[in-house]
Amino acid sequence: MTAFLQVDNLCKSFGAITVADDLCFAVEKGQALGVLGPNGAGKTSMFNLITGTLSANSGSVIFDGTNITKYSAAKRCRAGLSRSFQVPQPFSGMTVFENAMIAATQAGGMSGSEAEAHCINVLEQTELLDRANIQAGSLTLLGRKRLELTRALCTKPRLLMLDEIAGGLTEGECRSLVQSIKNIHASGVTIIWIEHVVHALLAVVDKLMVIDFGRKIAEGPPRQIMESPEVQEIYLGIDADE
Ligand SMILES: Nc1ncnc2c1ncn2[C@@H]1O[C@H](COP(=O)(O)OP(=O)(O)OP(=O)(O)O)[C@@H](O)[C@H]1O
Repeated sequence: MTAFLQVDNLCKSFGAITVADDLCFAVEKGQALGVLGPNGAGKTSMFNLITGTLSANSGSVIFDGTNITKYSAAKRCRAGLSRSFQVPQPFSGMTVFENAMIAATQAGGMSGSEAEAHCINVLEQTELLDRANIQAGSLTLLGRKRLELTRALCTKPRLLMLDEIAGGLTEGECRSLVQSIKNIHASGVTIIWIEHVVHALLAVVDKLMVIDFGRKIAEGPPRQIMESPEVQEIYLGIDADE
């Protein structure tokens, strides 16, 4: 039986730069997988390959039993895959609610009162309901991160992919965002979360994967992975022989 998300032998290069090197991993339904790796390891490219904004040289992506490798990004989103972007990309001149509605209608395929009710629910969940009518461009960084989360959730994802959503936040802001992500996970959404803020990731995920040069170098229980000498050397810069 295949996993909820099954990535098999994914390969992608940009000339001499390899961003996915025979990448294989699986995510089970309800799991929260954390992804670590140095800058330029290929983490965002991996999201692009899974969500379809980048096409693979070879390999396959199976989601909920369907081979979606040839699907467009829009079709993958309709199938239940959604992601946030490392750099928040709201429609700055529109309100928070309008941003949510665009995600729900254009990407999520909802309309009318169904879309409105869903957006209100999501904005409540992401703690932005009290700012629904302000311009997205006037939000703080935490607000823009919350709006990224909102826009991803408004498409009704079954697999939510978060790309460095905690980056640049203060400790307090990070804690509050982590609580929201925990609540989303507890509501049944499967998560893959790329993050450099390791303590935030460890507060949520039940499995960790480390990639470097597009290749999976470790995968397993978070504490065990963090303690492995290879990961400490490659990710944290600590020499395994020291
Ligand atoms: N479209 C592209 N064309 C050429 N090179 C690219 C392209 N997209 C990404 N790269 C390169 O591929 C490598 C991996 O980039 P990617 O953004 O996937 O890394 P990352 O692990 O997400 O890094 P970070 O942690 O800094 O966000 C980098 O060297 C990047 O410059």
